[in-house]
Amino acid sequence: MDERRVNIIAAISVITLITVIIVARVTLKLSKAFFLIFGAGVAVIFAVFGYVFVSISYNRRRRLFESQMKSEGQELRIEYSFLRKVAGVPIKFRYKELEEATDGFQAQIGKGASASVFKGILNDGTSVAVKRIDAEERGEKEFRSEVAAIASVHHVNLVRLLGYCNAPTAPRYLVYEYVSNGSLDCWIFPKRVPQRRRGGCLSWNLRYKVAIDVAKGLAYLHHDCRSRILHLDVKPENILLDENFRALVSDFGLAKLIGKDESQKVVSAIRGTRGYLAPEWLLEQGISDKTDIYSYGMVLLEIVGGRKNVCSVEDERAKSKRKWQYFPKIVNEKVREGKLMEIVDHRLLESGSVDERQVRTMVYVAMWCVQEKPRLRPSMAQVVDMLEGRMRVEMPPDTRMAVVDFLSVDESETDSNSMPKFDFMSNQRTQSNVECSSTYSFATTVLSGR
Ligand SMILES: Nc1ncnc2c1ncn2[C@@H]1O[C@H](COP(=O)(O)OP(=O)(O)OP(=O)(O)O)[C@@H](O)[C@H]1O
Repeated sequence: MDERRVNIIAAISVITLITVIIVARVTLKLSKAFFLIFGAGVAVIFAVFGYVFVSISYNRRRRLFESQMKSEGQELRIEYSFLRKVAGVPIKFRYKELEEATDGFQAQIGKGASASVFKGILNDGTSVAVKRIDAEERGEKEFRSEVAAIASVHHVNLVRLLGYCNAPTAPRYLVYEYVSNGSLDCWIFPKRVPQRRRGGCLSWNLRYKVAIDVAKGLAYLHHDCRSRILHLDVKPENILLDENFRALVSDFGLAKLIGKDESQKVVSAIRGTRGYLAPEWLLEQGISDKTDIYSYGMVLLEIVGGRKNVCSVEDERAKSKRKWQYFPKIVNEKVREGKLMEIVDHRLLESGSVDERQVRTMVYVAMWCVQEKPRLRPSMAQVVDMLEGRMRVEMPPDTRMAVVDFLSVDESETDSNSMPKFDFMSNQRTQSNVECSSTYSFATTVLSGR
């Protein structure tokens, strides 16, 4: 019972007893009965006082103990979140905190196939990107793999996960450091949407730096982490640029952790983005770090050309028709002809600040990375060495590109944002794969080197 109530009840009881004694004195005079009532009344008054005294001192001690516990708990909580912050361990946010930070999820800064991203500011002033996992069927799996993969990694070229929120009643959220210049696609591909907020034409120097940054981020994932981490969705949309145009690899939704000694291929369902998928993955021959290297090579080609690798162009023979063009194949031809500058983004050539030697290095590295036979591709550490000039880059061998060719016969859109993501298990071959079964068997032969 609370202290105020005890005091009121005690006071009422005492007043009642005193009144009873006074009434008894008046009506019973100094009779035996009066003395009996008087004695009992005084005893009860003492008992009430005793009870009040004990309960007050008990309540005081309890309050003191509670306030001590509270302040110790608060101190512990502060220390705990400080230690987590220092150690870079992601914090668990409450849904309310994220709602406040994003002002009710008002400012959407990005949208991918499985998530929407909102800008927010935390209580301590940190700018964050709050990623809401929308795809329910893939949400849990992506959420877990993203947290597991990125929680343990710290590198200047990997986006930092600050925390997460997985309240049972709300969607799942991931909280990242905010990267102010958006994704690389907005800076290398010509603007399709004029009102797009961020973006422009990235200079050659910065493109070369971005290529090195991404290679360093991936090299760290492949070589320097406790378990090898495969990103498996390397593409311009997943490369973010900070205020100094330093590149950060993001979106670990498809990432896979494999043992360090698992140098051999691992079997995994195909789930990357069309146009960046390595042939061995498409042919269900398993994945390895070389799968990321292939996607990275594809990104390098897009950085050099300022265009998508797969796109539809006007057919010169029938103007009303459009045909599919596969940029890596064009690059392969230009490499053989020694006409590398012809594949460089025209906007860069117009500004005249392109280093021809660097173009050769970047294109050669890219063509090594997109070799169909995974064993011919360099490691990510070698890519860094080649781009930074510590390792000589030989002319890449001719490549038939037999597997990727059949991607371009698909009649769907080729904008990678609208490009559907593959998500089928190994025994569920898609229509286009079935149609291309002859290409399939030919490609399998090419890959296995028979
Ligand atoms: N930390 C960040 N800072 C700024 N913008 C971000 C950040 N993270 C994501 N974005 C923006 O949101 C977009 C979508 O994010 P993300 O690629 O992580 O979503 P997704 O649904 O996982 O995409 P995907 O289609 O690859 O599955 C990015 O292309 C980028 O423009």
